[in-house]
Amino acid sequence: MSLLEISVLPGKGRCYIATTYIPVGTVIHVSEPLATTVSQEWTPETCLWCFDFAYPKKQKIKAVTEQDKIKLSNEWSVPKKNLAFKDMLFCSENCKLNCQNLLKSEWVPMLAIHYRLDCEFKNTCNVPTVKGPIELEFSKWIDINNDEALSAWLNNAWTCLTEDLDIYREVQNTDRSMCRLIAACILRKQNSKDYNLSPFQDLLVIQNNELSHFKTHFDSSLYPNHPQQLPLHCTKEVYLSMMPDDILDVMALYCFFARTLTKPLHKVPVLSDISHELFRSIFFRERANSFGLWEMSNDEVANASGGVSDDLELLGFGIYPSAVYFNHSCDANVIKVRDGRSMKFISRRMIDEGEEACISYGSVDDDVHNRRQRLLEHYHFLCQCIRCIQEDLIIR
Ligand SMILES: C[S@@+](CC[C@H](N)C(=O)[O-])C[C@H]1O[C@@H](n2cnc3c(N)ncnc32)[C@H](O)[C@@H]1O
Repeated sequence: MSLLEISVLPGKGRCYIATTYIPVGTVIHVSEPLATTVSQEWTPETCLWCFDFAYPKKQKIKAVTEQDKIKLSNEWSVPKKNLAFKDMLFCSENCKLNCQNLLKSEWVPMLAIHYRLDCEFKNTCNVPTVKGPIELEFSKWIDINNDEALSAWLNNAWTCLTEDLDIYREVQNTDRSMCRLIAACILRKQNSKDYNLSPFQDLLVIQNNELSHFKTHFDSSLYPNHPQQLPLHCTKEVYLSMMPDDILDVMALYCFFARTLTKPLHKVPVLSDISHELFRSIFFRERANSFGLWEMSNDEVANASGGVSDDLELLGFGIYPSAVYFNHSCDANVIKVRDGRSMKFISRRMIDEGEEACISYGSVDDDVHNRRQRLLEHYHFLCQCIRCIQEDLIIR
């Protein structure tokens, strides 16, 4: 019997509730990732499969053997010396085999994605965009709190602004890791008929944070007579002028992603069907829903705080569909501990039948005001955990 069931709580959405009394120290859930990515800065030191960390050494097992290189070089018409795959390393042959077994027919397309991203990363440039209100009369406006209207507006804006894939911004190392994660999800979608485990559909049940993301970054003072409103029929120039920088960065990332993975490059396979709708549906689910994969510590104290402390490195991140129902609490009754690429959730005190099982989304050492502020900025929600509600009542 599962120790948890999905329920819904007012003000918090879906959540995990204990189906029975759970003693302290119980492993209440183990989650496997739909896709993971290694942080670019830790690529030679981190195992692509189990996230073993070998700093200051490199991981030893290469993703492609000399024989594989000869084959790929012939198939892709790329000189063998260019097929280094320096960032794709494993700690053991076993991890490499596990990775290939999971990916099956996605393994070679995944190599192509890494190769393409590495080639294009060297060629990126930075073009600023113009911002500010446009002196035009608009006849119709929509309310940004009308989710349906805002969704349609954003969809039109994305189509209009990204149709030529010509928004350019500086692409960072973190963007490269994100591109690999999104591409891995798209490959899963394309090949999902091959899998019984973690099909792409699981990703779509995760809360999509696109609208809350837009609302957080939108400058509602741009048209003072129409606060919290957007003009309905926009030109490219208008969309561009009012799009928050943070969203333009995502659009630029999409343009980079689509250009890089679809353009002709010798005979290197392309990633097909990359619409902005699909990219966004993954990007804005990953935001605030993926889990960081941190360096493991043997230190018991670090484990008690969820395996995270200041001197440990963020080695990568992953999407864990079955774990996204854990809401946040500033007094969490569950900790998460990484076990290779799996996430284990362990009760840190006893949990009553019917009680919500919550983890902590980061540090909870601050006062209620600062804690809530941090969660609003990073996760776009006002924390409604019992501790915040009680502390907020005291200071009022
Ligand atoms: C990882 S999801 C958790 C599952 C989510 N409730 C759902 O329905 O999909 C994180 C989201 O849950 C909600 N949430 C989580 N913890 C919360 C809390 N303490 N107070 C209010 N909302 C919370 C927020 O909307 C947040 O963006």
